[in-house]
Amino acid sequence: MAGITGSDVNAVNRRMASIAGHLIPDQALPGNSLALSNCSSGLNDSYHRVHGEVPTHAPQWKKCNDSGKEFTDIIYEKAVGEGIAKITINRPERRNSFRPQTVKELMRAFNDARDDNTIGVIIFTGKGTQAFCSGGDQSFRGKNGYADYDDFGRLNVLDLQVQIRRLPKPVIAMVAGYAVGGGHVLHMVCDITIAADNAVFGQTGPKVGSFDAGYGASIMDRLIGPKRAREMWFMCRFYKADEAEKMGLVNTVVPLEKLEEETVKWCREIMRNSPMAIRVLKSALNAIDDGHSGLQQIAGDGTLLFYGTEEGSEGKNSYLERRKPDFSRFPRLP
Ligand SMILES: CC(C)(COP(=O)(O)OP(=O)(O)OC[C@H]1O[C@@H](n2cnc3c(N)ncnc32)[C@H](O)[C@@H]1OP(=O)(O)O)[C@@H](O)C(=O)NCCC(=O)NCCSC(=O)c1cc(O)c2ccccc2c1O
Repeated sequence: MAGITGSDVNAVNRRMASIAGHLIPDQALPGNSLALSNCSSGLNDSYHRVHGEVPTHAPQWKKCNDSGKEFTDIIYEKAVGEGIAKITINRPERRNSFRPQTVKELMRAFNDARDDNTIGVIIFTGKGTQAFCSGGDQSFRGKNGYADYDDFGRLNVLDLQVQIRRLPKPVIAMVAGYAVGGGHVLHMVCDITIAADNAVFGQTGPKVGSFDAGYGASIMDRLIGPKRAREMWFMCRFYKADEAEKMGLVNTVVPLEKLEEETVKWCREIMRNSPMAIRVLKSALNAIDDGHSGLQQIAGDGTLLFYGTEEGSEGKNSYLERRKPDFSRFPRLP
């Protein structure tokens, strides 16, 4: 049997991209009025008519605020006409470690990107080239978690992890420099990780008196296997980008100066494909690991699709019209 060469695979990928581009409807969706900052990206419909190679031009980023207020710990942007949002932790002087305020802002931005129906994919990154995120800011750590203005502790990054897992759009971690401690867990809960060649990955918990025994342990076990996961957590070693790629922690490694270009390319490729198919696939890929919550997510997708059918509408209409529902015309499919 003839082997498939790299160029054959590329040709197939190009063909698939071209077919996907053709299938996406030309009509742009309106921006969702729930978006927190009136900062809808809008979808450029001519983009969806593009066939063949994914465009490589730099996106035009538009800054979003927090319902009129500036974010302090993050930067939130949308690429004009592309359906891509970018959320950046903006504490480079602390290696993009997070305090409770950072996590609160991240959650508001992720929520906005979820609710904005012009957005199809979200990039999550850290400001500068030295760190994606170095975990919880240890100077805010108290007896009951990380405390800031309210002066009581919390581990609200756990809510952010869940939010990223449940968000029905792909989240891509774009990692330059350190992704360590709670920052390493954050890249692991993202759907895809694109690493720069200067990226460094590792857990530090047992060194600094902490541990993430939730997603931090279970997803790592899934990604790199039980032996490697034990090594990473028990020894707190750091791993360079190329080792991380071999271990299955990241999808690809690119030169630092190409990091955003490559990440945007991946986003554009995803944006050519069916949003509903991607939504259901993300739920499905998380379902077993997320137990009942995973089932709830994929079951919700089932209900969402059912509401759009005539059969689903017959139930609602009969109730509103105060008559008995007539489901007799709907097939009992094999
Ligand atoms: C990330 C580093 C390896 C970088 O080293 P480098 O030499 O490049 O830089 P510096 O060490 O000089 O750092 C510059 C500057 O930033 C400050 N800084 C960096 N990281 C943090 C941090 N996490 N907290 C506070 N401050 C930080 C550093 O002090 C310097 O400040 P100066 O004033 O001196 O200029 C290296 O910095 C490093 O190892 N950092 C610590 C990494 C770490 O241990 N992170 C915390 C792990 S625990 C955690 O993240 C965590 C959070 C949660 O919310 C959880 C919730 C639930 C369960 C578990 C959780 C959890 O484990």
